[in-house]
Amino acid sequence: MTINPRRIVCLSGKRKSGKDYIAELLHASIPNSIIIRISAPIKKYWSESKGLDMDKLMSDGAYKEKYRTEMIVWGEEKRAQDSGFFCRTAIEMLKGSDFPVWIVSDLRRETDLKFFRDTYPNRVTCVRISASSEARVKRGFVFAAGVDDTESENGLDHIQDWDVCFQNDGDHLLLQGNLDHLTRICQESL
Ligand SMILES: Nc1ncnc2c1ncn2[C@@H]1O[C@H](COP(=O)(O)OP(=O)(O)OP(=O)(O)O)[C@@H](O)[C@H]1O
Repeated sequence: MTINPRRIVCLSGKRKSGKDYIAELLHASIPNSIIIRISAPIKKYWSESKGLDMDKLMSDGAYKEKYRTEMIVWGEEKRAQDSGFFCRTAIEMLKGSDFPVWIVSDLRRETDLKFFRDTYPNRVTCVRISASSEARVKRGFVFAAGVDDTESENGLDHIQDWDVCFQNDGDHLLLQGNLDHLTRICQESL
C-alpha cells in the first residue's frame, strides 16, 4: 500500500522570485502532482468573512496587493492560535491525500517549514528560489511597508539547510536544469 504524499517539494523565495511560475512548470512535468498554496485557505476564509471576490484575490493583480497587509495581520492572529492551521487546511481543501506529489508554492514561515518536515519526515524537499532585485522589479515588485518587512516575507531568510537553492533571473538553461533535478527527485520517490 502506498501512502500519499510520496514527495513534497516546498518552494520558498521573496515576492516575485518566481515561486508560482516554477510551481506551474514543475506541476506540468510531474503527472499526478498537485500545487498546494498555503495561502489558499487564508484567502478563502478572509475573503468570505469580508464578502470579497476570492478569484480576484487569488490572482496576481492590484486587488491582491491592496488587501495583502490586512490579510497578513489576520493570518498571523490565526497562526498564533495554531501554527499548523493553514498548512493542514490547505492540504484538506485540495484533497492532498489523493496525490503522490505535492508542490507547495508559497512556503514563507519557519512554522510552515517545521510543519512539513515534522509531519512528513524524509519526504520533503525544500527549495529556496532567489532572484536579483532587477529581475524582481521587472516582474512588478514594488517594496511595500507592512508586507516586505514582515515575517511572511523574511521569516526564512536565515535558513541555511535548503535541499536545493537556485537563481531565477531568466537564464532558461539554468532553470531547466533545476526543474529536471526536482522532477527526478519526485519520480524517484514514486
Ligand atoms: N524564469 C522566468 N522567466 C519568465 N518569467 C518569469 C520567470 N520567473 C518568474 N516569471 C514571471 O514573473 C512574474 C512573478 O512570478 P511569480 O508570480 O511566479 O512570483 P512569486 O514568487 O510567486 O510572487 P509572489 O510571492 O508575489 O506571489 C510572473 O509574471 C511570472 O510569469
